[in-house]
Amino acid sequence: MKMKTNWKPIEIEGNLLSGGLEGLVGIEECRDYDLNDITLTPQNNKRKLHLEAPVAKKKKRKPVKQPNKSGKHEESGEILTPSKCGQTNLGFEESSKIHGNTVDDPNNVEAWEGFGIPKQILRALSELNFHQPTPIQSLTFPSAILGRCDILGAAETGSGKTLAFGIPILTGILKIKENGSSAEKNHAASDSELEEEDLNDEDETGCVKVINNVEMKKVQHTNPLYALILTPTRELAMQVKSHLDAVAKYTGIHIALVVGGMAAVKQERILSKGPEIVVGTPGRLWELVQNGNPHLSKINDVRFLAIDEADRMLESGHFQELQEILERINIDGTTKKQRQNFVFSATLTLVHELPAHLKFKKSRNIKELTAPQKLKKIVDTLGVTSPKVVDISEGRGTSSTLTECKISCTLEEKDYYLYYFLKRHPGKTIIFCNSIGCVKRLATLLTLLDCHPLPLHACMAQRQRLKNLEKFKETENSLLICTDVAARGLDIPSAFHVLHYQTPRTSELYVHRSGRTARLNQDGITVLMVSPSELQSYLKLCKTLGKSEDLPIFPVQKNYLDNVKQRVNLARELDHLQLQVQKANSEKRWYQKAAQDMDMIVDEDSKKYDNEETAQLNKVIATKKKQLTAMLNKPVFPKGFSGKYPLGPQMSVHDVQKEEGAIEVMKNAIANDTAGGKKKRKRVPLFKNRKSAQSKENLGISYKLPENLKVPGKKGRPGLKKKRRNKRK
Ligand SMILES: Nc1ncnc2c1ncn2[C@@H]1O[C@H](COP(=O)(O)OP(=O)(O)OP(=O)(O)O)[C@@H](O)[C@H]1O
Repeated sequence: MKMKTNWKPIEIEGNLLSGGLEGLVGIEECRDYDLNDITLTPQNNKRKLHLEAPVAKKKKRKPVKQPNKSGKHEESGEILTPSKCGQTNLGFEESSKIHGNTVDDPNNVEAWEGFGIPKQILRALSELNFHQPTPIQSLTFPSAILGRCDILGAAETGSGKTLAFGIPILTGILKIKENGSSAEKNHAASDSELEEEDLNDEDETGCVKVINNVEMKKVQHTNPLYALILTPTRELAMQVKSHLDAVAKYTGIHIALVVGGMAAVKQERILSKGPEIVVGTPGRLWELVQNGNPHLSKINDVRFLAIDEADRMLESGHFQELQEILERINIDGTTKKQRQNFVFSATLTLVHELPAHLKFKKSRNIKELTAPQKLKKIVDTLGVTSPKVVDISEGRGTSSTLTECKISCTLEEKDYYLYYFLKRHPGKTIIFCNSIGCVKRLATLLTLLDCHPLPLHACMAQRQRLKNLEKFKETENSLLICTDVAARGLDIPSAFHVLHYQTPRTSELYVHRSGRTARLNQDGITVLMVSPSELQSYLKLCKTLGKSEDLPIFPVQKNYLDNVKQRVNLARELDHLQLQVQKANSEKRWYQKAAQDMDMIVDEDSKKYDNEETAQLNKVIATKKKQLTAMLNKPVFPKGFSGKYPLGPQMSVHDVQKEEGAIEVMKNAIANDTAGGKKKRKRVPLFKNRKSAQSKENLGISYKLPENLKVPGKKGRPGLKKKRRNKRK
């Protein structure tokens, strides 16, 4: 009988772990089994205890047959572009057919052949209905799989970068196993032990689990760790694992997840099974390495290293643990040479102009990096030599199917426009904020307005973070309010709208936030809410992203904003009152506790006064809540609301009334502008005499911004001089 059970670690008091049972590292109990459901068999009646496995002795692996000494193809350091390298064979004898890799079910996988992808992977791709590689994949595979080159890859968000490095890694591991050094043969043998243990795990229904330490020793000792994949956030690591699991389905390759915010004991148990690939965030991974985890002690020997969202991961001052990991895996020159590295991001080659105040302080020795210099910095940090650069990001990073626009309004009006958008254009929507405080405030406000928002930020418990993300994915027309913790990498199908409630702090963040929609050539819209105080950041962003014109304005029917304002204002008032009550209650608790601690008696009159005050506030809250509920029960847009927007010459009234979706509304507005309709809105050029910022010397490599492109810096900020003068006076 197979049964899924939920095992939880038990806290052990006293010296049971240190004394008594040698090798015991933990005990887990099963919390959710149904006794009526269990038929006891000798197998599921088994009780297991976690026994510590000894640290595996470091064993030098026998060299595996490689194309050349370093295990990599000679031809590297070249930039691949679509014209230079499509689905070409780089002269290698290998191909899926030569390897005998004809797929059992050739259904729709011909386009994947010729790259040397093994049949087990092709079978999974066929099942996933991935009919052909995406451009970044077909440009990466020849050099990565056939040439075994290190890859620096940049392509727009949602273009399939995960599999662009995932498939070469899985293929590489299968090849190493196939070439079969004796160590790998042992590994294959222990694989069956692993699978057996997996099955046993599922069958366990006892209350305490004992892991056989002899088995564990064997597995840890023999199973190599082939690949390490690092991501900046936990959610992204989970997603990468699940994407790779789907493709590795028939390979027998095991992938483990090592991220913070989850029980380390459980992760150690999974690692004890000797997975070939570990996907994780640098913090927890380094913690386990430092704690002497036996499987992770092999990271020095990994044959594949992938760093997703690499520009963020390698930013100086961030992810100190990543630097430690890199130092550790680069210690041994031979293994470093054998390792194949993958560095990917949508904004890998995005460069910034120095802010005006730094530009003129030459003494500081701060220089503006060009795209090749930025890549070189990454390459040096990683210790990679002559990688292939596959850059099809075109200096933008965002998808060509993304519709970009903005709403200009005051800070005060942002809530009105936000609520208007959500009500007027239902659809799966992500709202990005710059701070946790802003996420919390909006979550409360939109809950009061019955929009059912799901918050996501770094100060939430990991379980709740995952729960909210899962709920957002599964529910139709759901709403996620998050900080930039969700900006990079998350793949949420049918998320159509991205709203930047606050202008993002960097252009990279704008690209990644916006990239949560319009994935894999689907339609999507990104709306930037810009208040006057954010104008400077907005201009900088446009400049870095090579936008010469102002973003088009998202059409809003302003005459219906009154209704919206009434609701939002009432909800704000309620929020304010609720906060007052909360504050009063917590002050009261603090005061009572302090009095108790000091053996003081609180005056009854003051107690009574406090209670009356709170009761009064609660009464007002109840009345306001009723008012708001009554308001929310009526439609926001009154009868006869046509949803009409200015018409273009080719559009009929019928067309406009039909199209309520935000993307269509915006597309029509843009078409209307460019077609020169009656009510043509002017698109303002942002910068004077601006040349195309996207002109590049090499595709995706050099982005030269014109000299005369000036964003108002401190000097140019209107009113600043005046203020200073006044101050001096
Ligand atoms: N060849 C393919 N055919 C169809 N779908 C694919 C293919 N490759 C990847 N996908 C799917 O495309 C989606 C986007 O892929 P992925 O998340 O790897 O994009 P990405 O480029 O890494 O995005 P980001 O820059 O936002 O991290 C995923 O759902 C993935 O499963």
